[in-house]
Amino acid sequence: MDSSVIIGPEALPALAEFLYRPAVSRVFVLVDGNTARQCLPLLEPHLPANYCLIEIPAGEEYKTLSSCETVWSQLTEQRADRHAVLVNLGGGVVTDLGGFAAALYKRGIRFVQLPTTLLAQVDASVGGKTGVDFQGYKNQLGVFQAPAAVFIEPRFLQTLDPRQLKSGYAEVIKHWLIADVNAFDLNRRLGWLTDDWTGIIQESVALKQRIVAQDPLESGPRKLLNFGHTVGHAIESYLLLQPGREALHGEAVAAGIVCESWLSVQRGLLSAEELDKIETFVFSVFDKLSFVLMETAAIAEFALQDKKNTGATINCTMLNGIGHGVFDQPVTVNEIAESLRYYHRLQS
Ligand SMILES: NC(=O)c1ccc[n+]([C@@H]2O[C@H](COP(=O)([O-])OP(=O)(O)OC[C@H]3O[C@@H](n4cnc5c(N)ncnc54)[C@H](O)[C@@H]3O)[C@@H](O)[C@H]2O)c1
Ligand SMILES: O=C(O)C(=O)C[C@@H](O)[C@H](O)[C@H](O)COP(=O)(O)O
Ligand SMILES: [Zn+2]
Repeated sequence: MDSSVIIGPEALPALAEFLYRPAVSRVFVLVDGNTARQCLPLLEPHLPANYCLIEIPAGEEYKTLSSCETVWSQLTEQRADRHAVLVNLGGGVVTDLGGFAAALYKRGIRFVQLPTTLLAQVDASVGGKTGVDFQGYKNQLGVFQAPAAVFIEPRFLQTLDPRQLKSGYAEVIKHWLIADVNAFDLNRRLGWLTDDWTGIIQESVALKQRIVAQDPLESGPRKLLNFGHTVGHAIESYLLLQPGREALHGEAVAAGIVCESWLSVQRGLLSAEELDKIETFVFSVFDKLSFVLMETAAIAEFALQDKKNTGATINCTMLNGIGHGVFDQPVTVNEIAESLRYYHRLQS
């Protein structure tokens, strides 16, 4: 799952070099409605003149098989062969969906990730998890498939909405919590806004790559990267089904981080003082998500579809102290509901 990752001003020239090789028959660029307008102009000078644009609507609700059909139809109509390359220009929805669509077209064409959100630059574009949502469950259909390369240009972040920037920051906090206590401590003191996103991206990518290299297919330590997601995905999936109440992925993960840290305290793995530090940092960035107590049982049920489960056992990733993730900690649906009730009671 190890692909080369190029970060910084050299990323787009390096992409051009990759695309102009004779081994590439045709270049397809996948965008959503926003990245077509706000990101394509920066990329276009680096693309061959005969590239073909494929557009899907923006947003998690379009991370579906139906959007994949749009990609597959265009590739088919344009007679894309196995030497074509799909360039995924967008956030995590475009990079996940584009990677999945490329992996299935003619049993696999190469794709490159060109992430344009903080979330996709620090997390989604790296590590080879691709997929789409299905029947209300997050990433229910997907494959592990490494991109040919990842090209990260932090200048894309200049047009990103602050709410989206914060969403990506949740995955950065997650990385520190599972593997880097010093960075967690330093950054909670500095505060979340920075003028050095490049540094943050480089550190997060390196940390994620180290974990993925040990366990690309998530049979063990890669589950650390799923910290905050057993509860986070349950919240995100539940709210996605309720138009007008949707939470961004990172917002749901931030809530999941608080809930799963609380579960870690219940297991005796994390101290109350550490939980307090985590909550203070998380709520300095994120507002509390809103749900009522009566909904907690229904939200918790979604964890029964978590991909880390073995049979009916929900295996959660927890913290054995800040900076030390620990995976495969069994929890019940009731305990997850209890953690949501704890979150609900918190004053932010
Ligand atoms: N594969 C993985 O390892 C992995 C990791 C984390 C998250 N994810 C997935 O990533 C998805 C979330 O990704 P996301 O937060 O990037 O969401 P997203 O792709 O929906 O992008 C967020 C919004 O920002 C817009 N946008 C993108 N780049 C922009 C830019 N530069 N300027 C202005 N607008 C821009 C998009 O059009 C969209 O409206 C979720 O589906 C999640 O499951 C995958
Ligand atoms: O790369 C990983 O591994 C992760 O778990 C990163 C997560 O941030 C990401 O949201 C991932 O898509 C979750 O995967 P899933 O297997 O829980 O669907
Ligand atoms: Zn995530």
